[in-house]
Amino acid sequence: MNTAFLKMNGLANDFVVVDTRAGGVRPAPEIIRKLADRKTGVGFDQFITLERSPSGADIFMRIDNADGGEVAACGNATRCIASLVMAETGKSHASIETRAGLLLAETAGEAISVDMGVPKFDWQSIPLAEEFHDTRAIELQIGPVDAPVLHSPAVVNVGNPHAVFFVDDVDAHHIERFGPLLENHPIFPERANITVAHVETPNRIRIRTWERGAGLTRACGTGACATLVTAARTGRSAREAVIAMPGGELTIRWDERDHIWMTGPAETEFAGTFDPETGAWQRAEEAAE
Ligand SMILES: N[C@@H](CCC[C@H](N)C(=O)O)C(=O)O
Repeated sequence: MNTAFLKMNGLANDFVVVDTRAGGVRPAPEIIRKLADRKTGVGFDQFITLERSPSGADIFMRIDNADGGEVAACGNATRCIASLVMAETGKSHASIETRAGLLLAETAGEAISVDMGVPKFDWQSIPLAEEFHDTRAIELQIGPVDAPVLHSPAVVNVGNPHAVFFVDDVDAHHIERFGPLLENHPIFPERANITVAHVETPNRIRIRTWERGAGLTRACGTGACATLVTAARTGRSAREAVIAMPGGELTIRWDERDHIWMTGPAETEFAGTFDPETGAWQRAEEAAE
């Protein structure tokens, strides 16, 4: 039997969303990969499965990358799912359980704010393969030894592992070329999301992110959170800044309780169905704005 899905996006970082509470099925990884294909499938960065929350939150959100691998966190998808839950309950807040913990969301005018939790900076939590006391700049470089193209990233776990390289011009770096090498570098035993960031002013940072398991995406919510906390921690930015990405902007704030707040939009594109055995899919009607 076919499974119904919604196509959604947060700043053009896009998702297929399936609700198992309504009988939807999370397919096998090879079908997720097939559906993710932008030429022959629906085309998306992450596959989101909604389940009943075992702990009594409004919903449990499961996240699979386009490569079919399950991960714990996705900032842009969290806002999308919060918007669905709020539409369902008629409330202006939502609780979303994930493998990275319970996330609380609320409306912020037309946008949605999510408390993304507390960043972890210790090397075991990121995780790194070897001990680093100072994770504000770890010994890692790419390119010639005496003239590295990129070096000394700040690393952090914001529900998922991130390395942030601070540079002078984010467009001058071939992230599509070095992204795969860094994502799979042995220093990251669970692989990592890779961001290049340019601090334009203390309140505005431009970034591009190569996502683990999804490649270059138009925006990465957790990448934006990782950038703000590492920039603030190293004295490069204030604790609140606009993070500009190819797909649009998020406002990220690191509050006095050590929690990271992410504020931005969520959008529904269209509805469709797919066969979880074969990956054959079709579009239903354009979703109403
Ligand atoms: N697009 C996401 C992050 C999705 C997961 C990531 N690729 C990982 O493997 O950790 C976001 O908006 O945060």
